[in-house]
Amino acid sequence: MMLQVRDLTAHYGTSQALFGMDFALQAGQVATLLGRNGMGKTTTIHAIMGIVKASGGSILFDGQELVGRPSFRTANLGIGLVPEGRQIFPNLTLMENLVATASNHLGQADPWSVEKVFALFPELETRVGSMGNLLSGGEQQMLAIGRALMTNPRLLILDEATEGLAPLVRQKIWAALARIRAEGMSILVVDKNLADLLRIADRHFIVQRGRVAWSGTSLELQADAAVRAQYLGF
Ligand SMILES: Nc1ncnc2c1ncn2[C@@H]1O[C@H](COP(=O)(O)OP(=O)(O)OP(=O)(O)O)[C@@H](O)[C@H]1O
Repeated sequence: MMLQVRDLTAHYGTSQALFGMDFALQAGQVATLLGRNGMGKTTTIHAIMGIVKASGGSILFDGQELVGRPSFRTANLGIGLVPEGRQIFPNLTLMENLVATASNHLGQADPWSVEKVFALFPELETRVGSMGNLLSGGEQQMLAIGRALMTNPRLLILDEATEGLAPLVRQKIWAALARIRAEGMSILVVDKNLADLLRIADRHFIVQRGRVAWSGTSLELQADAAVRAQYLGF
């Protein structure tokens, strides 16, 4: 297993948000965290990235414990985050955003470059000089993905991959993720567009009140209307 989350707990002050999250992601797979708002998906991602401190449990990435590790060291191990809300630097240009955090700590062969990102998202190339805050939502999300890829991760985590984007832009994002997945990237994704996720993902974990209430393949989730109605509301 590339990522193994075991009995993970997390608190905000005295309020508990994660109650023993358990899930695993195999190398080369796409997995989702699903569930209604406030169930703990973002908290789980933040615990993996070391943004939220875990209060218990274990997060193994290629056998290395992430709990207790500062965020930059987790990133250096090869986990790239595309955060909720994109977090594009507003006063930097598109190009500056792209290279600001670029790195290749693992010494990956054929690393990501600006050219490779533009091949994945051609629309970014025409906007290189534009300030981050003047980019459209779709451009910002493509840039956030490009920026994460420029850290040469082995696991890409996307929190709300296509939130607020038009259908055509969403399809471009999914097509790009399918391409990088075909090149061997492992992906953990949170999104609300179940139809798109059923197409792209191998495995789904439904989060309910800070723990995994159901897990299964796309075929199993597609076939189980009761589970979808109970946990996802559709
Ligand atoms: N900074 C915070 N301080 C206090 N409580 C928080 C904080 N962030 C999240 N929570 C609480 O933790 C629980 C899990 O929230 P989380 O954001 O992880 O859920 P989520 O499934 O990602 O939902 P969403 O899709 O709305 O982001 C919720 O009860 C939420 O109110």
